[in-house]
This record gives sequence, C-alpha cells and structure tokens, in this order.
Amino acid sequence: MNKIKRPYGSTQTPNNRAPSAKKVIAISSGKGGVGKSTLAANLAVGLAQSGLHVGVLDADIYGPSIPRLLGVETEKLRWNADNQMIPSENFGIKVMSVGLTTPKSDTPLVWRSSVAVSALIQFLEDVAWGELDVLVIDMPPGTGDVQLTMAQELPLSGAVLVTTPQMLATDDVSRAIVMFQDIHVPILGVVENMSYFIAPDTGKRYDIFGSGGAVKLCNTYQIPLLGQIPLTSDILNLSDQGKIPMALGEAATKEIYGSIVKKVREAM
Ligand SMILES: Nc1ncnc2c1ncn2[C@@H]1O[C@H](COP(=O)(O)OP(=O)(O)OP(=O)(O)O)[C@@H](O)[C@H]1O
Repeated sequence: MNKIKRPYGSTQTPNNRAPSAKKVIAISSGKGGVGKSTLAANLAVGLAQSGLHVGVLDADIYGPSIPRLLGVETEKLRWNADNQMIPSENFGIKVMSVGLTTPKSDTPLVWRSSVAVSALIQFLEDVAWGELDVLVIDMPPGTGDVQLTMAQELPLSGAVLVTTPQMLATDDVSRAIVMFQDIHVPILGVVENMSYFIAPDTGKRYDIFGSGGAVKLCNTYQIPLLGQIPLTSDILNLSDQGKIPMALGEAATKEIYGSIVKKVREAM
C-alpha cells in the first residue's frame, strides 16, 4: 500500500471523513465466503440503476474481489492533478479497491488494524469520488480487531449483514450484529444468501445449507430480513466473468436483487 500520508487515531470525528457521500453503508458478514462481496456489487449496481450516484469501496483486505465482480480488475491506478486517486468506473458506479493498489502476487497480505484503517481513510479522503448519494463499503469478513476498528473509524450510516442459512454462519453473524450494535451503527437488515437451490430440470427445491437460519436470527435481534437469494449458476457464472447479475442476469435474479435494493433504499 503506497501513499499512506496520515495515521489516524480514534479521536478523529469519523463524520468528517466522507463529506462527499450522503450515506455510507457497510456490507458485512461474520463468516467468509457467504457471498458478501457479490451482494455488495449487485446492491451498488441496483442502487445506481434506481438513479443514485453510487461508489463502492472494497475494504476486504483479505480477499478483494470487487474488481473482478465489477469487471475492473485489469485497470491501473491513476491520479488526477490534485493528487487524488481516480476511481475506476463500470455499470455507472465508481470503484476503488485495495486490490487495485497492491501488486498481484501469491504472497498473502498481512495488515495490522491501524495500517488497514489508515489505508481506508485514505480511500475515503484521497479518492476523487465526486458527489455520491451512497458509498457501499465491502468490509472484511469476521469480527476481529481489524473489522471492529474499521467499523468504529468509518463514518457508517448503517450495516447490511450477509449470512448463509446454516448455524455455523448465523452464529458468526450474531457476533457481527452485536459488534455493530455495541458501536451504535444501525443494522439495516440481514440478507440470506445461498438460501436454497431450484433444480433446473425438475423445479424441485433443495435447502442445501438448511433453512430458517436468517429468519431465526432476525427474530432474535428484531432486525429486518431483506431477502433470501437462491444458489444459482446464473449468479455464479456471471460473477466470475465480471458481468453483474443485477444488470445482466436472468429476470428472476434481477427481481430478487431488485427487491433487496428497494428494501435497503427504504431502510436508508
Ligand atoms: N447466490 C449465489 N449463487 C451462486 N454463487 C454465489 C452466490 N453468491 C455468491 N456466489 C459465489 O460464491 C463465491 C463467494 O462469493 P463472495 O466472494 O461474494 O463471498 P464473500 O463472502 O465476499 O467472501 P470473502 O469471505 O472472501 O470476502 C463466489 O464465487 C460467488 O460468485
């Protein structure tokens, strides 16, 4: 990570840090691999389709997948005359990612929380975002020191939590809910991803990862269930190719993401 100019302490006023974004929404999950980045990318595109100016900040320092999902992974980082990083653009949204600033290699990135947070603050302040209605932040999975520090230091308006139905995932999301509640970040709701699978040949439904996990979670914490997304080859294949399902997917895929976008807009 280059160009980190200022370390920040917790005494800074977080709300000064993203003056150009009216709302800053964190997409978070207690557990890795549940489809958090996929939701962040599709939600961002859906919000842009509804007429908002949207940016996506990929803060997933452990596995930055937003550049691939939004089809900007081969772009080079550029600076403008004011020495601000210029975000990549696709599907009508502005995109910045730790993945665009680090050399591609097999070496794992090791981040101390203070460095990770400094890097993200730089992404908020030193990126030419322009005027944004919503900045969607794809958070790293989990509830460790890095995640907590980021959630405390970023100017979050709310959080959307992503889970899969099984207890091993919902247990971890419970921890994430408590983490956000402890630091007074409003939880906009929970999205259950990979909820079920409909066999294309028979139309039969399979609850591969169990059922009812997110409903139970939402009842326990009195938070809204924003939607249940099936496991589909449409989402999997398009995502791998940087073709956002919300924009280019089958009608059923667009419908389910569209309904989540609507609920997030209302909750914002
Ligand atoms: N509903 C779905 N149907 C089919 N495949 C999906 C679905 N949601 C996500 N995927 C696929 O699952 C994989 C993991 O998704 P994703 O990278 O969004 O997870 P994540 O929670 O952000 O992971 P990480 O912990 O690395 O941040 C990707 O290959 C993605 O295309």
